[in-house]
Amino acid sequence: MGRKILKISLHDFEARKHEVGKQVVEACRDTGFFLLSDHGVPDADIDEAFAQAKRALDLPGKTKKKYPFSLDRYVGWRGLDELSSVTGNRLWEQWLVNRYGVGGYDARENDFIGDIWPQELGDSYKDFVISFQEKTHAVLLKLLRAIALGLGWEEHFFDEAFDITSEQNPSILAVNYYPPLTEEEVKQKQPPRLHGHADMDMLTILYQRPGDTGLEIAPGNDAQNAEHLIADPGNIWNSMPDVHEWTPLDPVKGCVTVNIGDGLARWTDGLLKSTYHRVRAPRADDNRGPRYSIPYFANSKLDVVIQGPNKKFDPVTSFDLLSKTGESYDGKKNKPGNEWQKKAYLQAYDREVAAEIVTVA
Ligand SMILES: O=C(O)CCC(=O)C(=O)O
Ligand SMILES: [Fe+2]
Repeated sequence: MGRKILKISLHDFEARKHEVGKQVVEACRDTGFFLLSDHGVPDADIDEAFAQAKRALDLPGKTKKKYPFSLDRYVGWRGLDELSSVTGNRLWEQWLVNRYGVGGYDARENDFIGDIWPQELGDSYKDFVISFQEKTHAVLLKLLRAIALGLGWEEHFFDEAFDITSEQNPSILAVNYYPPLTEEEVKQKQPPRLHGHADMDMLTILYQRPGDTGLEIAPGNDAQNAEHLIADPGNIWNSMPDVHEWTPLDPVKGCVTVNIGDGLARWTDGLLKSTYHRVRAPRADDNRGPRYSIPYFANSKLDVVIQGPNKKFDPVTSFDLLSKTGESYDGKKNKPGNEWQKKAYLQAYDREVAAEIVTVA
C-alpha cells in the first residue's frame, strides 16, 4: 500500500465549507500536501500562464538580467548561473514574477518599485499575470477559510492577514524552469533538479502540467530532523534532514497541488506540516524535456506577527520568516560544495514509496 494523498474538491464550497475544512486539515496534518480539484481557475488561464511563463523565460539572458532578483524586494529573475551559487549546479532557473499591483513592494525602503515588468513582453503580459494572480488568490482565500474552520478557529481568521491589496502583502507568483536533459545525461546519475527544501511561505498553490513528473515529498519521519527547519528559519545549514524514503507526487489533470509552508506550521504549533520536498531528475521513462512549474507562494502581510495558540514557537513576523530563510539560502555562508549542498544533492536516487491518490467525496 502506498502513501495516501488526498484529492479534495472545492465544488459548492459555500455549502460544503465545514466538510472541506475537515478534509484539508486532515491532509495538512498528515502529509502536508494535497491535490485540489474544482478550484475555479479555468484550464484556459492555466495554459495561458504556462505560455506566458515560456515567453518570459525565453527572453535573452541579457534582457532577463535587467530584472534581477533581489532579497530586498523579493521579486525578480535568477538564472542558472545566479542560482548555482545557491544550489551548486545549473539545473534550475526561477523568476519571482510579481507580488501584487503595479510594482513589487520593497520591504526595507517601504516603497513600491516599478521596474519588475519586462517591457519587452508588453502590457498584455503584466495584465495577464495580475489577473492570474488574483484568480489564484481567490483559491487561497477559500483554502484559508477551510483551514480556519477545520482547526475550529473563526472562519475569517486569516482574511485580513492575506489582504492582497495591502502594501504589506508579500504573496508571490513565480515560475520555475528546469532545462531539458540529453539522453546521455538521463542515463547518468543526476542530482535533483530542485534540491530538497521546505517552503518558507505560509501555503503554496502549485500549477504543474500533467506528464511533468519529478516532484517528490518526504512527509513525517521520512525526513528525519526536519522540524529544525521550522523552529530556526535562518539555520538551514545545520539542519538538513536525512531522507530515507520519497513519495512521488505526479501532477493530476484538473488539479493543482497544495502544500503547507513553514509559516502555517508555526502558526498552528506544528499541527499542520511543512513537508520536505524536491524535484528529482528525470529517469529513462520520464519526460526529459524542459519542465516548468508555477508556484503561488502565499504569505501573510509582512508586519503580521505569527504565533500559535500554544506558543510552541517564538513569535515572528512574516518579514522575519522570509528574510531569515532567504538570507540563509543566499547569504555569504552559502559556498558551493558546503555540507548543505552535498546533502541536498547526494540524495539522488533513494527508495521510493508509491502515492495512493484517494479522492474524498
Ligand atoms: O517544480 C515543482 O514541481 C516544485 C517547485 C517547488 O517545490 C517550489 O517552487 O518551491
Ligand atoms: Fe517547494
